[in-house]
Amino acid sequence: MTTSAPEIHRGLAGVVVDTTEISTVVQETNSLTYRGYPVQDLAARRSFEEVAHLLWYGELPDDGQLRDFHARERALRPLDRTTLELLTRLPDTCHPMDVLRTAVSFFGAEDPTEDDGSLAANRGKSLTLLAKLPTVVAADQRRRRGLAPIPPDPGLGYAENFFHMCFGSVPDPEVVRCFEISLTLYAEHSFNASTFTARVVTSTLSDLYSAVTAAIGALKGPLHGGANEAVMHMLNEIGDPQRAEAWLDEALASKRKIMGFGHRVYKHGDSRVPIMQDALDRLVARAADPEVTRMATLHAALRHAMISRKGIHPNLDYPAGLAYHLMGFDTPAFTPIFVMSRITGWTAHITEQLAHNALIRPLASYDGPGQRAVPGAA
Ligand SMILES: CC(=O)SCCNC(=O)CCNC(=O)[C@H](O)C(C)(C)COP(=O)(O)OP(=O)(O)OC[C@H]1O[C@@H](n2cnc3c(N)ncnc32)[C@H](O)[C@@H]1OP(=O)(O)O
Ligand SMILES: O=C([O-])CC(=O)C(=O)O
Repeated sequence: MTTSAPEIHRGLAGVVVDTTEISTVVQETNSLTYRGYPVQDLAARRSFEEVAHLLWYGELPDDGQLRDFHARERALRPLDRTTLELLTRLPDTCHPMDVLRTAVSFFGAEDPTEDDGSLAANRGKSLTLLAKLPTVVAADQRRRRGLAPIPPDPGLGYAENFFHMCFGSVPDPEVVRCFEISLTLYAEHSFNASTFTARVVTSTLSDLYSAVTAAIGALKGPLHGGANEAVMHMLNEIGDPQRAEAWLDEALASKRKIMGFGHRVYKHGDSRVPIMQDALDRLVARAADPEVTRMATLHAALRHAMISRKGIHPNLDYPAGLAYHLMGFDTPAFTPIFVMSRITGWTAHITEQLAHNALIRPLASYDGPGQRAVPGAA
């Protein structure tokens, strides 16, 4: 009797591992919905705070709920002195994602209720992280520029306050709007690698901070969230729009992955890209600056070349990377900004995993050496 070899799904490609009520990506129709609402409508009509509420509680907030959400989030933004000191002790040679990962781990170590996995406790922790992560990201970017941190302003919304803490001023509403759109688009994307990481950690009944710390590690990689930074490095490497095609041909010939292109789920283009590209185009038009126009021309030239050579379309990281650059953020802060948004999706999934938990533990097909004797063993 022969036993058939198990079917292997490397990278879990195509494997459906559980159900979720939070979002769905339908590649055939190129659509993405959060709790049933199309993401493009949420990006056009709702604030990021409303989207966070929707992801966590399943419904958009009414006026009273939104007021309460704002009040609680704004009150939680400041960092205590111990955290600020910890941040300044980290070497500025480390990546800002390391700083964020360390900060979340530290928040967990400091929280006496770290191991309380009740829904109420986890909702409180999720809001705390949402509120404090931008303060960490902004303080870290300023430290690397040799500047003191700017405390949060409770009179400002989430997106505006982040600009204030980074630069000491809030840009015009068009720029803030573009940033807020990126936060909404980045907030949630079903069982992507970092969210799945958070769910794996949660499935062992570990705590929320541990799950988020692990998710930050997964997001950092250039095949996932780290791609938004890699896009900027790549554009800088190419430099001249005239070089885009030749650079691409050489890169493809040497089997390089072109950053910001391709997607495990979408094979005909990422549903979020048209919305983000529109917002980016508005930023470019508003700047009316030859250097910005050059970058935008290069960005478009590489996109056209990649689609015509390989039929591979950009993912959200492609327009978001350049947009963050034009907003004035330092390139290493791009993936941390992604975290400030995705914390909503991660924590919604942690809550969902706990509500219907099953330990995540797949099988492997062994193809190592057959059983053999340890030298010297009887
Ligand atoms: C927010 C996000 O996380 S979105 C993703 C961000 N990541 C990136 O932009 C990194 C660049 N992209 C990639 O590496 C990939 O497209 C991934 C990892 C995102 C998805 O990859 P997978 O679903 O595993 O597809 P896979 O890597 O097997 O690609 C299938 C084929 O397309 C090619 N391909 C896919 N993406 C790219 C790319 N960006 N550059 C060059 N070739 C690519 C692969 O080389 C492969 O070709 P082959 O069949 O001839 O070997
Ligand atoms: O879904 C994925 O695999 C990656 C992605 O686009 C995201 O996490 O936003």
